[in-house]
Amino acid sequence: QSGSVAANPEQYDESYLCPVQVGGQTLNLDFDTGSADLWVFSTLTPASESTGHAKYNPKTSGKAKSGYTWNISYGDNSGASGTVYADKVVVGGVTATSQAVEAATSVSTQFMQDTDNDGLLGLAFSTINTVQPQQQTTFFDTVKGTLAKKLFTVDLKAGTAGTYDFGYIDNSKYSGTITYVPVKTTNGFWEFTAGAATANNRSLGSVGDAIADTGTTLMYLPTAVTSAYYAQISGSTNSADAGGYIFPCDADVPDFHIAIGGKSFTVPGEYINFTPADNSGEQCFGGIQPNTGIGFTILGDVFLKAMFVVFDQTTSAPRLGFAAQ
Ligand SMILES: O=C(CCCl)NNC1=[NH+]CCN1
Repeated sequence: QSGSVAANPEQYDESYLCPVQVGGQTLNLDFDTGSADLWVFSTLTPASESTGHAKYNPKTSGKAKSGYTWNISYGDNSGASGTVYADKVVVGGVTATSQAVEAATSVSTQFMQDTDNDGLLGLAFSTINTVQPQQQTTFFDTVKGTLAKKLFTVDLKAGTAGTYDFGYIDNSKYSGTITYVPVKTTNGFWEFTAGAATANNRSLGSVGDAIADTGTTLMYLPTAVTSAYYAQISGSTNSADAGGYIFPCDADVPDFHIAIGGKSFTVPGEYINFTPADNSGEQCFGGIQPNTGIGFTILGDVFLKAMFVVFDQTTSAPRLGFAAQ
């Protein structure tokens, strides 16, 4: 089988939500290549934490996995926990007849407050799924064997709907050729080695080991690369108050170029002029921030929405394919 689902941006492209049928109920989920749990707001989530969210009701067709629990925390210190059911999950027409659906009994404030978001669908490697006593497979791993090709593609866009495709590569969605690089799976992420970064034809240094993460909004880069980038923007400053680098909203924000697999890819400066940093709209928050304290360099949505990316498990050596949109 194969299929395609829309990835609808929230305000400022903070995250992208995709309609998914869970036990016949449609929920809007954040597809996250940086984690491996499919969890949903549910009728088991306290009303005080789930107002405004669509909720999965396991009573309809869910089969309780008795004694199974899950508890996840993300790079941004958000998190959730709960119990586990098996139910039918359909994404863009691709059907998992029995998928582990993790029903939330508790969610952190970030999730409680984002009422567009009804849960997450993890697309990292199942080795980091948090279900106990028995780890469960991601939606992709559950259906992989039934897909025309064991791959999915990610085509996020700036300020408009993109797509996640499962089982095929739509050649109309990218320009030029797809450049493939090997993936290191030991941490459970789609982790690869990126190369030299430049802006305004100046070297910013090498980005190095990085993860392709649709569940993270911004790009979190090595501090040396980040500070060299903002040295090119007059008036920029790393503000503890704002929580990162900000600059005047009318600044000239340079394109960011990064080498991957020997090819150069461009993130337009306008994607890096990310959001107003305060209510005056005078200072803007940067789409590139330092990776301090995260433990990984993360190429999140600001990067991904300039690219067409193939998450490929067609062979025993997973790989990532990058093309310009
Ligand atoms: O947790 C991470 C970073 C892994 Cl190093 N990405 N995925 C995600 N989902 C919700 C917030 N962030």
